[in-house]
Parts: sequence; structure tokens; C-alpha cells
Amino acid sequence: MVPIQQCVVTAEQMRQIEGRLFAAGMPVAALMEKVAQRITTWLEDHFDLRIYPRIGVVAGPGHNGGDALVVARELHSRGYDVRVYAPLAKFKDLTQAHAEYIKHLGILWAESLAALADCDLLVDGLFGFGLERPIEGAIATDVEQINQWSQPVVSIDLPSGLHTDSGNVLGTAIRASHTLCLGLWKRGCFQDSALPLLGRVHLIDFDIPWSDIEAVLGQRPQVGRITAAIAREGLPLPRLANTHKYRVGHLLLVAGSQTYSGAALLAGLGARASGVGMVTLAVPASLKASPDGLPTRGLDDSVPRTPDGAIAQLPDSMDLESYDVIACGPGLSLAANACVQRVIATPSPLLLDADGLNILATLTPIPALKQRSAPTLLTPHPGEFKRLFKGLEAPDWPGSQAQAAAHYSQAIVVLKGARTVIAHPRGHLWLTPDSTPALARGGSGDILTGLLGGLAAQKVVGGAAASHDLALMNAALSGVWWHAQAGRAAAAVHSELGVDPLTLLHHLTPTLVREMADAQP
Ligand SMILES: NC(=O)C1=CN([C@@H]2O[C@H](COP(=O)(O)OP(=O)(O)OC[C@H]3O[C@@H](n4cnc5c(N)ncnc54)[C@H](O)[C@@H]3O)[C@@H](O)[C@H]2O)[C@H](O)CC1
Ligand SMILES: [K+]
Repeated sequence: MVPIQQCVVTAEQMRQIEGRLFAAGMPVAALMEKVAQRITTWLEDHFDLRIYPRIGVVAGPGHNGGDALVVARELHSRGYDVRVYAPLAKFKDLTQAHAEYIKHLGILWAESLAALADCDLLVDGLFGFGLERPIEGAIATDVEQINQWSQPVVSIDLPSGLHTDSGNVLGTAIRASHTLCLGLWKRGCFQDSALPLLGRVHLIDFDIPWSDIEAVLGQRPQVGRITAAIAREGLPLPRLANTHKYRVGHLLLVAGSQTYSGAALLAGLGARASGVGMVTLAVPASLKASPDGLPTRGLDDSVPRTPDGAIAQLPDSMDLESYDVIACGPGLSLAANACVQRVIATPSPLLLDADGLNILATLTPIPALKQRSAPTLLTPHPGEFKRLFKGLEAPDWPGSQAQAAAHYSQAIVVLKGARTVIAHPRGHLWLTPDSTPALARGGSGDILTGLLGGLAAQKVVGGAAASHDLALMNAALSGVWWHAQAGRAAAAVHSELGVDPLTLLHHLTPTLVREMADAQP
């Protein structure tokens, strides 16, 4: 059984799951009642009656509106001063019944949105996963008015106006301060276009039986949300009490040039934060004297250099197979072609990033990757993705793009974005639950490369070749999640503008310590 927090559905999948519950005998009205009770309790816990006495509820014609009306009734019975506004006169039957009872109770039924202007909190129950077409006309005007007001807005299921799957705005959409996703996470909650409108997201569980989820999503759902538990499981912890540095991974990091020296350093520091036993940083001799005490292997001056001062070729004397994992790319510049070709030809687990990917794009990338006998992890941002996988950016969302690219290249693809997605060649897709725009900054990605490489080396070391693919996947899940959580922790202290790469680095270890402590029983 997969934990509920890990499941992500489309509108159609949710409809199918809901349909199974109803077919099995769960009355529609009873389910709405149960869901709305949980929403009401959540609201009461987060918006105290003494501070938020007046609550405005905006209800639509469908069952999202029905949920909202039950919430209105329950808030009224718990002592809140509730006002309801329903911009459409026609309701589905169950919603209509709740509307009549609301009026019978004497709850204020407003004729216009203006009556809700001085409410302390608004509940948005206009549309949920049944939104079929763009919001237009008078309702669009109402939505825009709500967005101009300053009180918090809690959206039921989704901010009204967002498409459940694509996260795109249909016409116009509510800008929520909180979104209470009902039952299962909806795919739209992970889309870049939806992020500015969702506010903080919470799942309201209503005990959907696993058998019904499994019947629709399968025993191992193809799409998963990375939970803290998944991320912790993938970390190389705990260590054996009698281990030593060569048993906890040796990473070769091929990075840097005269022009881009910072990238190599940040990737090296990211690797160091991963706890990996050994990092060999293959950098041009000019970068050898690294600040911050990082052990580097500066290749001597006899090694040919590119015009940018990157390593043009790794020395023949270097045994690349002796490392557990090779990570290659940050700050290499585009001329380090031969160097990248050599690491690709080495039968070791490989992570390619930045110029490693840009150089790969100039080769015949897919055959080059498919010929590899060891697993590959690619970490493109959307620009690198486009160069590498021309045409595969067409599917409607980054998840499908990454899945298509992973299938096509037979590599694990970490497509970086506001919510990074991770796709495995066998089809599984993982979504990052939360992150921060503070990470939108040069250097964040270099740190991620080092972190992933270091985690991967610790997972790979000592394992049979057949286990290396899983080791890389686990490293990707844990590393992407850890990096995002550290970014959030750093932003909480230093603001979204204050998370420069070194600040991010300083938050990696404390974040790990906190997350591991949270896992203690
Ligand atoms: N997840 C669950 O199992 C449960 C969900 N609940 C809630 O039900 C909604 C989905 O309800 P549904 O009636 O199918 O759809 P909506 O309420 O989102 O709205 C459909 C309604 O609106 C009309 N419509 C659609 N688009 C527009 C538009 N642009 N302009 C005007 N009118 C439009 C459409 O014709 C329908 O009449 C889900 O999100 C949950 O909130 C259950 O209550 C509990 C179980
Ligand atoms: K809504």
C-alpha cells in the first residue's frame, strides 16, 4: 500500500476513484458531509473565531459549491458570522438542497459579492475538478474582485479557475492563500503555472480505501509525490559503525574552467555536504588551490587545456573506472568535448550536468547514452532540456516531457524547475512537493550536482552493477528533496533574496539533522 501523501491524480482518475466509492454504496451526500466536516475543522484550527469572526463563502453550482455550503453551515453552528454568495442561480440537486437549508437557518445569503468585502476570511468553493471551460463574464469579474481584496482566501480542492491537470488558468482564477486539496493530490498542484495561485497547499484526507486507489492508479502508481519518508529512505544512512572512507563512496567530479571557476567549487562543496567519503575534483591546474579547504586534484599544466581554460582531455593515466560515480559538467565550457566523450565511454555510473549536457547535445546524444553499460543521470534545466531533447518539450507538462526523455534516452532525467520532476526510463515519475523561488539563482544547480553525485557514490559503493540504477534513482529523489528543503530553511532565515549559494550550503547539514530528528519515533 502506498501512503496517501505520495499519490497524485488527474481529474479523470479522481472521478473514477470517486465513482467507485459511490458504486460501492457510499452515498454522495455522506461523502460531501464527511469532507466538509474535515475542511471545517481545518479552518477552525487555522483561523480562530476570535481573530476571524466573519467568514465569506463563495459557492459555485457543482459539488465544490456543495462542499462550500456544508462548510458554511458548520462554521455557522460553531459560532462564526457566515455570509454566503453564489453567483450562479442554478445548482446541482445536492448543492441546491444545501442552499435551501442555509437560507432556512437564516445565514446571510448575499445578492452581490460586495456584501463579503469586510469578511476576515473567504472560502472559495466556486469550482473544483469539474471546471470545464474558461470562467467568463460576471463570475470572472467577481474572481478578479476577490483577488484585489486583502483577506486570506482558502480554496476548496483547487483555486477556482485552475485546470486540475495542467494547472493552467482557464479565463481567470482565484489567488488563494491556502489550497485544501481533497482526498488525493491533484496534478495541477505541481505545475509552474499554478504555483503563484495555490498559496500553501494541504491535503484533506477523507479515508479513500486503498483498494479503490489501486484499482485506478495501479499497485505502484506511475506518478508519485516525494515525501520526507521516501527521501529519508534513499539517504546513505545509517553508516556501519566500522566503515572507513573508501567504503562510503569516491566521487570524481570533472568541472570548472578558467572562465567558470565558481561552478567547480560549488559542486565540490555540494559533494562535501553529501558526506561522501572521497571527492576527487578534476579541475584545471589553475583552480587547484581551492579556498575553503576542499581537497582537489588539479591536473598538472601538461594536461591540454581548452581556450576557456577547461581540461581538454583527462590524462590517460587516470583510471576513471576506479571511482564509484563520475559527475561531469559544471563550468566546463563548451570546448571540453573530448573530456565529456571519455566519461560517457567509461562504464561507470555517470551524472551529466550543465556543459556536460550542452556538449552531449552537440554529439549524437541518444545513441551515445544508449550504448552506456552503466546508468546515467541527467540534470537539465528547461534550456538544456530543449537543446538535448529537441521536440520532446511538446507534451503538456514537465512530467510528461521528463518521462518521454527518460524513455528515449534510457537515462534518469531530473528536469529542474520551480518544482523539479524526476523520471526513470521504466516510466516512473516523481514530483517535488515544495521548494522556494530563493533557489532561482546561479550556483544552486552546481551545488545540486555535487550533492547528487556524492549521494550516488555512497549508494553505489560496494553494490553489484545491477543495483547501480536504483542507487542513482534514490540519490536523485533524496538529493532533490534535501536541496529544496535546505533552500526553504535558508529562505526562512535569510529571505528569498538572501539565499546565495554559500548560504544554501550552510543550511544543508542542519536541514538533514532536523529532518532525521523528525523521523525519530
Ligand atoms: N474528490 C472527491 O471525491 C469529492 C469531491 N467533491 C467535490 O466535488 C467537486 C467536483 O464537483 P463537480 O460537481 O463535478 O464539479 P465542480 O463543482 O467543480 O463544478 C462543476 C459545475 O460547474 C459548471 N461549470 C464548469 N465550468 C464552468 C464555468 N467556467 N463557468 C460556469 N459554470 C461552469 C459545470 O457545468 C458544473 O455544473 C470537487 O472538486 C470537490 O470539491 C465532493 O464533495 C466530495 C468528494
Ligand atoms: K475551489
